[in-house]
Amino acid sequence: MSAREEGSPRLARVSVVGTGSWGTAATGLVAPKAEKVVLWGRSPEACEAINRTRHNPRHLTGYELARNVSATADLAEAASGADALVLALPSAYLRATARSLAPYAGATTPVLVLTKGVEPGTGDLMSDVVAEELGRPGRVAALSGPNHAEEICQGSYAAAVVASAEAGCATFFQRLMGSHDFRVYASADLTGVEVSGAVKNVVAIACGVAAGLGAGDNTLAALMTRGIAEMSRVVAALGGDPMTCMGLAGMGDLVATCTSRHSRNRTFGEAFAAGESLESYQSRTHMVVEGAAAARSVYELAQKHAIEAPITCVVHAILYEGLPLAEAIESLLQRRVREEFYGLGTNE
Ligand SMILES: NC(=O)C1=CN([C@@H]2O[C@H](COP(=O)(O)OP(=O)(O)OC[C@H]3O[C@@H](n4cnc5c(N)ncnc54)[C@H](OP(=O)(O)O)[C@@H]3O)[C@@H](O)[C@H]2O)C=CC1
Ligand SMILES: O=C(CO)COP(=O)(O)O
Repeated sequence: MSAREEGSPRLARVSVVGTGSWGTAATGLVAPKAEKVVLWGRSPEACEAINRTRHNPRHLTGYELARNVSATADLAEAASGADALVLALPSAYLRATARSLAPYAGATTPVLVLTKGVEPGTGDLMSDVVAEELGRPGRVAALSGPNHAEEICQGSYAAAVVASAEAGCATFFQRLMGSHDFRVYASADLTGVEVSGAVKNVVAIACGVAAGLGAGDNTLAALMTRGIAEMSRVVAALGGDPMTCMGLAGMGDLVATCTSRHSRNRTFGEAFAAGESLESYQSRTHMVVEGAAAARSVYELAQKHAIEAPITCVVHAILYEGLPLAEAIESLLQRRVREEFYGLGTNE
């Protein structure tokens, strides 16, 4: 254990909920800080295989789980007695799983949300969803940043930000998740951190589509930069701090996701440009494209709060309204050219 890790809490039992890529990689971050890590997955067969082989049979199959990690498909067994809960589920399953978890989660147990998204229909942030289901919003934090699971489990240096309405909760998870190799910064701007994580996935789909259609680096850089401007408007309209968009959850994750070969959002965009549907991509890869869900929820927020969100509107239109790609591009190019940072309260 490094000097940085020595000051960290050593907990008896931490539960990681979700055996997808991020839940699997997150066990490696938590394992040095806990006597026992219990990983919950929906599939009893996958959990049995994890316990027998110490490898997840579906996600990051080459990654060897730490010796103190065990898996179970029983939520009661996973959550009971946990000193901390780490939720790494796709946004579509977060509320239902948190609801099922509620009877077993301790009333004051700190909860960290790794899910990136905004709930369609309610517009709730992922931390709101969890707080509604488990209670005590102050013990809920969200971690976000440029953190492709494939690289995290290789120990590649990375950084993230953890945000909570209560500073003590952010600090608790900063120390639980952070290490010499994984630098975790703290923030009080839960809205900014979570909204940034949702919007960047939508922009990554746009970049993937553009790349799939042959766009060059200039085009992709323009999309990313206008994506941050759009992200900032959404964050500001929802009461967050636009400066957060310049940080790890904003620019950091936007760049990683829009450019990485590991990104499902970016590669889905490329596949979509080549004619593949969302359903086909997700069932072929067994992975979630959160930007497709976020295109709905961020679009709804933009309508509700009258936020200009042209990239989100175009991604929504090509995914759900059948807008041809050529028309989508044209609709972005024909927009009025304005002040660079309009909509942020300084130069409307
Ligand atoms: N992957 C990454 O690098 C990162 C992901 N995230 C975020 O983490 C969250 C989880 O994504 P990730 O770990 O990548 O997931 P993956 O895309 O790797 O896997 C999808 C997960 O969804 C589960 N699942 C599918 N259908 C259901 C269902 N009906 N009920 C419950 N679970 C279901 C799958 O279970 P099964 O394994 O049994 O098929 C699997 O665990 C997302 O919000 C993502 O944006 C954040 C940072 C990094
Ligand atoms: O959020 C992520 C990396 O930080 C993962 O992005 P993708 O879901 O696009 O793979």
